[in-house]
Amino acid sequence: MSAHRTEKTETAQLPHSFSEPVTLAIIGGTGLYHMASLEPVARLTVSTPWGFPSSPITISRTSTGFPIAFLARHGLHHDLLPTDVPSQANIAALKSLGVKVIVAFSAVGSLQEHVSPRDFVIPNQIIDRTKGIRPSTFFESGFVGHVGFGEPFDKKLGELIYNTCKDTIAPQKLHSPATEKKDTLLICMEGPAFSTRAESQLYRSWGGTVINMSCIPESKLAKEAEISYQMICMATDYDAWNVNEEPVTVETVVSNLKANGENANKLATTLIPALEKALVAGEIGNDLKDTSKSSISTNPNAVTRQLLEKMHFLFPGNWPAYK
Ligand SMILES: CSC[C@H]1O[C@H](OP(=O)(O)O)[C@H](O)[C@@H]1O
Ligand SMILES: Nc1ncnc2[nH]cnc12
Repeated sequence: MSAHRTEKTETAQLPHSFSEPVTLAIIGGTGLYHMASLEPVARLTVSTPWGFPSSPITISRTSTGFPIAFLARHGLHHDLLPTDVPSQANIAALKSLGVKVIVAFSAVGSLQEHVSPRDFVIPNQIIDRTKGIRPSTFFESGFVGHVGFGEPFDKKLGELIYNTCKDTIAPQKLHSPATEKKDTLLICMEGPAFSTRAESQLYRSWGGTVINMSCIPESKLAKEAEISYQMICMATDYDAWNVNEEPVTVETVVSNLKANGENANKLATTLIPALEKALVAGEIGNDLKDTSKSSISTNPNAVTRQLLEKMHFLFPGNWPAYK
């Protein structure tokens, strides 16, 4: 895929550890395998109770020294199917570094005429059309919890991203609840094959704005891990709903990927300082604190040592003493 580029420092020996907390992370999707504006200072291989993440996590610093983590969702060489992305490990690994805010990029199909390929969409709602075959929770039998998912994205973070993006992106190319005056609805399908025309038309009848294969379970796991999460969608195609056009193929997607990757990198140069400022001021990243704790149904005294150990990876010191 032409969008694959190597980091300047890829061959250089980078430290495999980083001792400071990293509060901001970017997850790159299709066509975004590193952030061109960021120079890595460390490359971490993080082992979690849910396995290894999709890729090593690179840590970079802004001009003020603020650290940022970057993770490639499908691996550095895009060798993971959407179904096989190890989202539990990805989110758990970022959480273990201290991450409080994740901005996730995704290549999406447009379900609306006015959302053109190469436009940006900030979604605020999701309909889950995955097939229940992806591990989608940190909870399990023996340690049962139910977090709220009514607002799958962090509203404050979404608004901050919108307010920053609107100064860099032409108004007609940026779509958010503020511009649409209604929900911006992201449909998440299983894949890897794209939708049929009938499915695509069904999603339009539901009010779908865009479609991808990757916001579930990533967004759900971020919520369980108490991490503020917002996806930034970059349209690459018109999916399959338009009877006057050929349904989406990977060729269509790829033809817009390079531009989208470049646009995402451009956007990041203004977005990252804004996120840094808001994080340092404590304005974002704290709203979900302790929400998981209060979502537990299982009697704490009945939880086994093994399960508590897993939970302590996500929330060190936050759970009751071992049985
Ligand atoms: C190559 S087109 C389908 C692929 O693109 C999107 O990936 P991502 O969300 O990681 O940018 C979509 O979700 C599919 O996985
Ligand atoms: N049409 C589409 N459907 C699902 N995921 C996509 N990613 C990019 N285009 C897509």
